[in-house]
Amino acid sequence: MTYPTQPTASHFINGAYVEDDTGMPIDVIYPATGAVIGRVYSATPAIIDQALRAARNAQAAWAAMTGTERGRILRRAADIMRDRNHDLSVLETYDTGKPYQETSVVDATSGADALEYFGGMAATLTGEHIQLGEDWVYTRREPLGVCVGIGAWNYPTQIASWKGAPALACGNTMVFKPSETTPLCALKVAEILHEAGAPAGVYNVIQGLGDVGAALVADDRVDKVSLTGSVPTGRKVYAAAAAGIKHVTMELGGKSPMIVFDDADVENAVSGAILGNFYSSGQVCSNGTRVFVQSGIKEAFLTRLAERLKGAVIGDPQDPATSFGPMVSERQLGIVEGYIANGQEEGARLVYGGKRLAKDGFFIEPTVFADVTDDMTIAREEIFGPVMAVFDFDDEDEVMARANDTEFGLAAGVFTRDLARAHRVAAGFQAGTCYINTYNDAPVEAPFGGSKLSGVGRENSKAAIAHYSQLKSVYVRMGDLEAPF
Ligand SMILES: NC(=O)C1=CN([C@@H]2O[C@H](COP(=O)(O)OP(=O)(O)OC[C@H]3O[C@@H](n4cnc5c(N)ncnc54)[C@H](O)[C@@H]3O)[C@@H](O)[C@H]2O)C=CC1
Repeated sequence: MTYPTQPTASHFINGAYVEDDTGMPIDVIYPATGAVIGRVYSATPAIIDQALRAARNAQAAWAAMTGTERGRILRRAADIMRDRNHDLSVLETYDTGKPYQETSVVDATSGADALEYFGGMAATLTGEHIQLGEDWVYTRREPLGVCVGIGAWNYPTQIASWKGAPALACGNTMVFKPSETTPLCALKVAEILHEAGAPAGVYNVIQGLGDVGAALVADDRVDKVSLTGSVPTGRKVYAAAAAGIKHVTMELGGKSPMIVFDDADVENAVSGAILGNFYSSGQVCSNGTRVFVQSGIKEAFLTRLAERLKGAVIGDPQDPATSFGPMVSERQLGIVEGYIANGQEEGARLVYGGKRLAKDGFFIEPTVFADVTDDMTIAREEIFGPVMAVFDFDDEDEVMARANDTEFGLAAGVFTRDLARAHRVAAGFQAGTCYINTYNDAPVEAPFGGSKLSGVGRENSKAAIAHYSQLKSVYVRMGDLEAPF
């Protein structure tokens, strides 16, 4: 491993780094240069077994600790994560190519928020008392057992923490498999949790591609699977989990609408469109990639957007001045280039960007298409890159029907100064996470997740507890028990 902050081995199992170089090698590529900066090895069946055994063996004792004790460990981990924010952010930037300007304020920060929030909540998890005349029922909130987390490559530290924190708070243990494209940062989450006092086996990380994920999902020792990934992968994982009647959380893709009404503040709407399309070079699941702009504000919006985009600083993502980095991989870059070519072929008007940069690494310009129509491929499919599609519209009913005319339902946003309309539009959106005069905020206190094909379950907030625990009802009879014979 080249960089000092990198983990020392491929897997973290039972409280320690573990290497098994008989697994398939996975090169770690720095997206800003294309250079190989490290190598991990895919988990062999023996490693998968070791991780699941460790998680299974550790679970009962972890669940037997009080919520206060478990929570203290999570909150300590949050503190360590914040103390090491710089190093973790540098590593996240190597892993993903996202600019340090972003990683230093979003990734480990958001991971620490989740650890702190669910750490604080661990001691408050209780059942309830239900009086039935003399008799009564009480409920116990119990863990599910062993949870598997499977991550996408856009937010490695955040995803590992958003899944791990509520799982552990509820008394589950976890085996987490990061995306093969970004294998490094989840190992740091495991390392920090154990340094903070998590007993061996409570949080394990193993590497691998889809086959390793599939082996974890199919294993009888696993009680719950939480996936962040694409819809096609979600379908496979959901189906495999169904075979074992396992609990699932699915955080999948999107093609979210953002509606800008004539009366919106242009500057704020442009900010929303930039945050909702170009942050993390557009590799954000909840991005508002279908921007519907009412005719009266269209020219002002496009002019200001083009001016603001000229201010993007594209380059070395480790330089704190850089505000726009490369795509995560050559493959993802190729996918984005394909969609841009497709947009031009289908008649959308390219108003900004569109070209790969003539430099090492996987850089492509922030790209804007105008005059996009609802049937174009770039209007229907998730691109997962910095490609904004701008549509025209005239009235509210029309735009609501068009905004909801998608198989996805992850997020949606509206920009307007008319408060009644803002809330009416938010209520009408078929999406799990909606924004009024802002876009892409994801605080740990608020539920996050999708409807329709974008997923099931919610991450973050009190709502996540329901997805990482189960209720047991205990009926208590106070008197004699009668029976028919
Ligand atoms: N809703 C949300 O919270 C988020 C959703 N995403 C979505 O993730 C996608 C991009 O991430 P990718 O890594 O390309 O997604 P992907 O679906 O290709 O892979 C996701 C993960 O699933 C694993 N996997 C693949 N096949 C599997 C199988 N058969 N069984 C078990 N695991 C398997 C992969 O190794 C990876 O770790 C986009 O569609 C994006 O919208 C990304 C971030 C957040």
